[in-house]
Amino acid sequence: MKITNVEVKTVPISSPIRNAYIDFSKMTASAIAITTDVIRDGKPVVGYGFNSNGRYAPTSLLNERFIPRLLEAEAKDIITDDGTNLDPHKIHAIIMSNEKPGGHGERTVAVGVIDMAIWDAVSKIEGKPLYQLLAEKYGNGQVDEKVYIYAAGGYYFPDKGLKELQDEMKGYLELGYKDVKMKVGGASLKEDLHRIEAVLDILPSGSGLMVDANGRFDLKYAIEFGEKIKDYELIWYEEAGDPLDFHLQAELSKRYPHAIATGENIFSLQDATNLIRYAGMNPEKDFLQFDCALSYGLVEYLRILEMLDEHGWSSRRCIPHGGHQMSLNIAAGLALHGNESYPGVFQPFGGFADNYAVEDGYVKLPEVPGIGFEAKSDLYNLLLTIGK
Ligand SMILES: O=C([O-])CC(=O)C(=O)O
Ligand SMILES: [Mg+2]
Repeated sequence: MKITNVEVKTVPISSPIRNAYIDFSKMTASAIAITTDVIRDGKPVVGYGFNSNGRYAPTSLLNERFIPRLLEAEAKDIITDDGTNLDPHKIHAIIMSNEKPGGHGERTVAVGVIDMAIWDAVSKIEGKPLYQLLAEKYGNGQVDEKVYIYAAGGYYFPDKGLKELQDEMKGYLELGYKDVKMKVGGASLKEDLHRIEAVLDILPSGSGLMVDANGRFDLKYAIEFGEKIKDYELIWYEEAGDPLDFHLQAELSKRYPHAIATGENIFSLQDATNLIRYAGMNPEKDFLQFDCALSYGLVEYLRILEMLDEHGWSSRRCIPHGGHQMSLNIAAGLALHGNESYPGVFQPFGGFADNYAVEDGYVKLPEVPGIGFEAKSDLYNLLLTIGK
């Protein structure tokens, strides 16, 4: 078997929203289609992939380095030993050839785009949903029938007041979400505390709130903010400081008594290992948000899960950033805690299969081969335009 064609294009995922660090008005993603010569249902199998929000489209890196390496590889170097399928691990090694360690930069995003499309193709060739394949091959054989998801929103938005923020959160509850997340760090301390209280005021008992500072705070402010919010008993306090400031994280962990979450801007196994070693994260209560679609893909994510296991962390402490179907499959197949969801933003890449409503904070996955893009019509329609 072989890869017969690869097409990539840059598409907008812009939204007029702002977190504490960036606005998303010019955000883009790369979308890729990798065609094979394997025929299923009378048509060649095509694997699709894209990058997660927060980093811009790495299309030029894909075109200049990673796609040429894939297309120039000898067939035996990218397929399984029995020749029946693509091998994501071999492909990872091929496309990462002649790349020095460390630094990482935006190449982690480019590799994540290819990796997603390869896993989509691999599971389509096997004729199974990706979550099923993952549970059988890398997990304990058991699929989680439904996955915990929470609604991530509460962005800063021009002219958005407390009432609009409350209405937004009420809307998520009406959609079936139980827990909600909001941005902090993009306003004064006083204003953020009012915003948090406004949301807590409308949450029914049994629902919880997370706050996300997107890395905005220095150590002093991170601790002060933690002090102010600790009595709210939030589900977690996310990315207080710079994602690579492990000292800040460790100092905050000593003082903030509840759960902390971080990891969406940790892009490699080595950085994840350093986080676990040096940032004072607690495997009993904290959450890890590595997003494979930004960080060298699922091949790297599997290595991260192995590293976590060696350090006494359960996969159940992982709840990936990004709100996409790839991580939803990983959550269902590899026993993660759950997945993020962004109702209404980052469309059409955010969100899950059509006709699968959120119920009491959980969502089910469709029984279609691959990642399930074909079951999300707005996304699938966009993916069909790649190369056109
Ligand atoms: O606003 C963003 O960059 C997204 C984010 O942090 C999240 O989903 O946790
Ligand atoms: Mg975040």
